Amino acid sequence: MTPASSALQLSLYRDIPRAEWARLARGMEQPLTEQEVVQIRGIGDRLSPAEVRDVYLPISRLLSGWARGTREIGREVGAFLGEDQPRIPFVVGVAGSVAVGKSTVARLLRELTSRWSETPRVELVTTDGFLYSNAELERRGLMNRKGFPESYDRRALVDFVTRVKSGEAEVRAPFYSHMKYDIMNDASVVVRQPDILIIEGLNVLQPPPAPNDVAVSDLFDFTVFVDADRAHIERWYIDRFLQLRQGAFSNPASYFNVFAHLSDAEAVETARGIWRDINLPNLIENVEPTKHRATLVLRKGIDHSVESVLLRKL
Ligand SMILES: Nc1ncnc2c1ncn2[C@@H]1O[C@H](COP(=O)(O)OP(=O)(O)O)[C@@H](O)[C@H]1O
Ligand SMILES: CC(C)(COP(=O)(O)O)[C@@H](O)C(=O)NCCC(=O)O
Repeated sequence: MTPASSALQLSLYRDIPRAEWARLARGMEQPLTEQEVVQIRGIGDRLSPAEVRDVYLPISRLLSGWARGTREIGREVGAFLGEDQPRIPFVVGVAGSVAVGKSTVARLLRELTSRWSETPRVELVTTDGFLYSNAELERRGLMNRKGFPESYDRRALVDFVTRVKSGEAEVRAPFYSHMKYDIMNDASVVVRQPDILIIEGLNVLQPPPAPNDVAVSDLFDFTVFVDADRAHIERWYIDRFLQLRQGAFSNPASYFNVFAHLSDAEAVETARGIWRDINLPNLIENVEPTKHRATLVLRKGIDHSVESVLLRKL
């Protein structure tokens, strides 16, 4: 992107500094107990109750109100057509790099938006379930491209969200196990007409690959991009890798068990290699270029705290 076009795209947003955004939380009741915040944290998370109140609580309020407004438009259209409108889930996409904190943001938004009376039923699906199986990735020569757009069954994902948005009572998504590093044939995630469906994944903001094609981003009602400096994200990726080495990797059933016995220096080198060869190129080529398509951009500082919120002008 040229600096000129990026400046142009930025002017599509209100840039709201954290302090100003946090003021919106005044008078809102903090809906999560400290215990609940602890449960939502990812591995090694230092997410504080203050961060939840100042940053994520106002976002959840906005999302819940946006979902109600969208439902009202649906009712309006129904009245215009003289038809009963089925209740259609409001679909939210959460995008960003590997290790930027998407899962934590998505889990927080699920918990917080479900506390508002307009949207009690909130479900969460991650797009890793739509990765091709390892056998299929091997066949396509894509084992080292996991997370790149071509490693996903894009049509299956679009089909899944289309069925949810067409009001089907029950829709199933495949399940990916991080422990097995593969799709599980005997497991799935079921979505039953929630008020809000959150779909979290690296590539959810990708445009359609061809002009006559549909992308999953065409089906979203609201999108969030979690953003931070590349150097910070690399740090977080390596730190998480080191923590997983002491935890999940030490399980003999884990695909990553081979990494459990590495020395600290070897583990850092391994994580840095995966970052450099897979996740950083994917961030640069595919993920970052979709940032300007989001409704809301969360800009994180080195300690994960959100420094500013960019909200698209309507
Ligand atoms: N708000 C936050 N505050 C502190 N640490 C965080 C926060 N969000 C994520 N992290 C940490 O950053 C790392 C990546 O987070 P995660 O949600 O797993 O990322 P992703 O889903 O984008 O790969 C984890 O180690 C997690 O504990
Ligand atoms: C499973 C992922 C592709 C993320 O998938 P997403 O839910 O974002 O679609 C990613 O976490 C991953 O495993 N990448 C492969 C490189 C690595 O091990 O870091």
